[in-house]
Amino acid sequence: MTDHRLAPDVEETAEAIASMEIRGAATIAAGAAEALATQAREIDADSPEAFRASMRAAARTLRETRPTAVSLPNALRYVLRRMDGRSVDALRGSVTDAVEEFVAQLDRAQEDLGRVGANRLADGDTVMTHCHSTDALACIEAAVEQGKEIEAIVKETRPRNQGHITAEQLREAGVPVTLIVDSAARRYLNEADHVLVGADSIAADGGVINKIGTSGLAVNARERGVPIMTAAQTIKLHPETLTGHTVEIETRAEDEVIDRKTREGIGEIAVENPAFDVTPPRYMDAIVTEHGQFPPESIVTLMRELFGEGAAEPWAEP
Ligand SMILES: O=P(O)(O)OC[C@H]1O[C@H](OP(=O)(O)O)[C@H](O)[C@@H]1O
Repeated sequence: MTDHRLAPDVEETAEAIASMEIRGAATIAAGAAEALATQAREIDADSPEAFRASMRAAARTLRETRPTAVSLPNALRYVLRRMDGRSVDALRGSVTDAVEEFVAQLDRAQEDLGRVGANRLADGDTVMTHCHSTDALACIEAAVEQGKEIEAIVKETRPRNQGHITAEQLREAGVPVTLIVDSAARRYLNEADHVLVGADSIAADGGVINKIGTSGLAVNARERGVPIMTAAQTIKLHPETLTGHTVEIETRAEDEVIDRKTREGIGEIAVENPAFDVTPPRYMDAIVTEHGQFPPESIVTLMRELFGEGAAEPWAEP
């Protein structure tokens, strides 16, 4: 009998990622990996084939939660590729070991890239941020640890206002914060020494897929002559773009943009809510990873080195 029932925690994690209770590409990757470990620990499989099929079912459910952050499928691939053994116990152990290794790697990568990004920041810099990116914040926190005085201009980032999380976390790190509405970004670029954003996916051509509004900010930064960098650990590299695939841009519920009552007061209108956009490499100065910084156009060399085996979907078979 193949047990495809998902552990309750796996269902809960999938719902939490879909609803953005668990959000941020790195956090989503860690959450999905931990959910696979839970599934491995809790399923009652009566054969190695049943165990493997159940793990693939859990991975499929997790994969369907959000389409844009490639850290999610990269996390699932990392774990399922390391699922190995002739018995259910051996398979179970290989999954929990792989998850432990993966999550430890995420933490190390974020610390390492933070130091690389911090080296691009100077004492006294004012940094403009967009959305909430733990990879980006790792750079500012590392700069503060290096003894640099950093101030932040934080874009609120409609419609979910993840900038409020950034504002709170930077204040807690002792960084003076000025919160602005997104529309004021160009005005406050006059006071910014650096723009720092995160990424949900990095394409082979160096395109940065990140929270909606990133591309407009990058164009304005380029026009104003303000350096802009993306902080993105390599789990954000999108291997499918090596073979020409484009990255799916998630569109989210219209009521994130405008509540139903306000919308009814306006009358019959259309509402669009794309969650991400694509910044072409010409508008980005550097992609900062745990392996160092790269001009966007050369990130493909790192992508081939790390993801040369391609982007199979081990969860696809039933
Ligand atoms: O992995 P870290 O750097 O934390 O976040 C990377 C990106 O993920 C977030 O997306 P969402 O808020 O989950 O839609 C933002 O776009 C952020 O820049």
